[in-house]
Amino acid sequence: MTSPYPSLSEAEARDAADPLREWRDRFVLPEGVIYLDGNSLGALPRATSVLMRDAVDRQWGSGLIRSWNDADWIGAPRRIGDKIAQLIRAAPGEVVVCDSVTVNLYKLMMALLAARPGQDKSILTESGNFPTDLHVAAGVARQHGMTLDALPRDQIADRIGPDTALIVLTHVHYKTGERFDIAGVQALADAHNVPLIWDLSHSVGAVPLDMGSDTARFAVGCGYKYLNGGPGAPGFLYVSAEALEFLGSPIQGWMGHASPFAMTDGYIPAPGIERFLAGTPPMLSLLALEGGIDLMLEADSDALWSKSRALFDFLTQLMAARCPDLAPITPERADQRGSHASFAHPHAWPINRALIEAGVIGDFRTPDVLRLGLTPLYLGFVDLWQAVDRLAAIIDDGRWKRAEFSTMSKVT
Ligand SMILES: Cc1ncc(COP(=O)(O)O)c(C=O)c1O
Ligand SMILES: Nc1c(O)cccc1C(=O)C[C@H](N)C(=O)O
Repeated sequence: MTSPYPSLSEAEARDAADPLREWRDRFVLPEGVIYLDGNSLGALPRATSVLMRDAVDRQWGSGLIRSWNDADWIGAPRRIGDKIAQLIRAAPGEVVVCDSVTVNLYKLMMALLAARPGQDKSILTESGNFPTDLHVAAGVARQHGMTLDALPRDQIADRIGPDTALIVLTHVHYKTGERFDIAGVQALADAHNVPLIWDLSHSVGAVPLDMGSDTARFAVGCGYKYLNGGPGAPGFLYVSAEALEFLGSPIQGWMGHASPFAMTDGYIPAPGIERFLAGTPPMLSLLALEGGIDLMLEADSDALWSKSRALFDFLTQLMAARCPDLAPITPERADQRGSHASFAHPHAWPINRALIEAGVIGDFRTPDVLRLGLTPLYLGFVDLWQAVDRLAAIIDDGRWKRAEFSTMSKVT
C-alpha cells in the first residue's frame, strides 16, 4: 500500500532535484535548527558577514568620514532603492531605502493627503491588517479629521467611493498569507481616483511583483524579512515617476533637500525620490541590507516562486496527513497567497513553544495561529518533512501541555 503522504526518501529526492539547492550554503544556518521564520527575520547571508567586516573595519575604521564619498555612502539609499526597483519591477529612481515601514507609511500617507486637500472623509484599510498599518492610518485620519474605515477584505471593493481619501492595503496578509490582486484592486481605486498604498512587507522577495504593469503607484516594504537584510533593516518607499512630481515629504529633513551640503536655511526638495529621505541613513544597516538584496538579484526569481509553491504544496500535504488537528487557513491557490503557510489550533502558542524546543523555529500569531515561513533559498523538502514529523510527535505525545510552554515571552 502506498503512503498517503510523501516519505522522507521522497523529500530527499526532491532536494536532490532542486535547482536552488546550492543556495542554502550561502547562508549561516545554525546546526540542528530548521528555520521557518524567515518571513519575520530572514537568515544571515554568509556574504553579509564579510561585507559587514569591510564596512566596519575599512569603510568606517580607516575611511572615516571620507567614506561618505569614497564608499558612496551618500548614494546608498538611492543605489539600494534602484536594486529593490528591479525586484518589484519599478523603474530606476522610483524607490528609496530609508526609515522603517511604519515611518515610510506615515510619510506617504501624509504626502498623499497633502496633495489632495478637500472634503474626502475616510481612509480605507483592512480590519486585521498588520497593527502598524492600522495604527498609522488611525493617527493620520485623526490628524486630518477623517475616519478610518477598517473593513474585512470582501467589503473593501464596495466601500471605495467619493468620500474615500486614501486606501492602504497589505498585499500579503501577515497572518493568513492571503494575497490581494494588485492589478484588480488598483483598477478599482483608479476608477474612483483614490490613491492606494501597498504594503509589500510580506511580498518583496517572496512572490512575483510587477509595479509597472499592475500600475501600482505607491508602496512601502520591509528589508529584514525575505530580503534577508538583518534585524531592523531599513524599509523602502516606492512612488511611480509620474506621481512623484506632485508629492513632498511631510518630514522636511536635510537629507531630502536638493543640496544637503549647501546648508541653506530654506528647504528645497530633492528633484527625485530622495526627497523622501529625512535624516542621516543608518549606513551599517543599509550595507547589510544591500548584501541580502544582491543575493536576491542573483537568484532566478521564477525558480524562487516555483520552489515556494512546491514547498507549500509539500508542506500542506504532509500537514493534512500527519497533523490534521491544525487547520490550514492560508489559501491553497498559489496566486491568492504569499510564501508562508498558517494553521489554526486553539493551543497554537504552547505547540509553537514545544516546536521551537524541538529545533523547529516557526512563530505564533494571536489568537491561535502557527505560522510557517517558506524561504526557498535556504529551505528544503527534508527540512519540511522533519519539521512536520516533529510537530506530529509533539501533538501525539501531548508534550506541548507542559507548564513551561505556556509562559508568554516578550517578543512572539
Ligand atoms: C505588513 C507589515 N507591515 C509593517 C511591518 C512593520 O514594519 P516596521 O517595524 O519595519 O515599521 C510588518 C512587520 O514587522 C509587517 O508585517
Ligand atoms: N519586526 C519584528 C520585530 O521587531 C520583532 C519580532 C517580529 C517582527 C516582525 O517582523 C513581525 C512581522 N512583521 C509579522 O509579520 O508578524
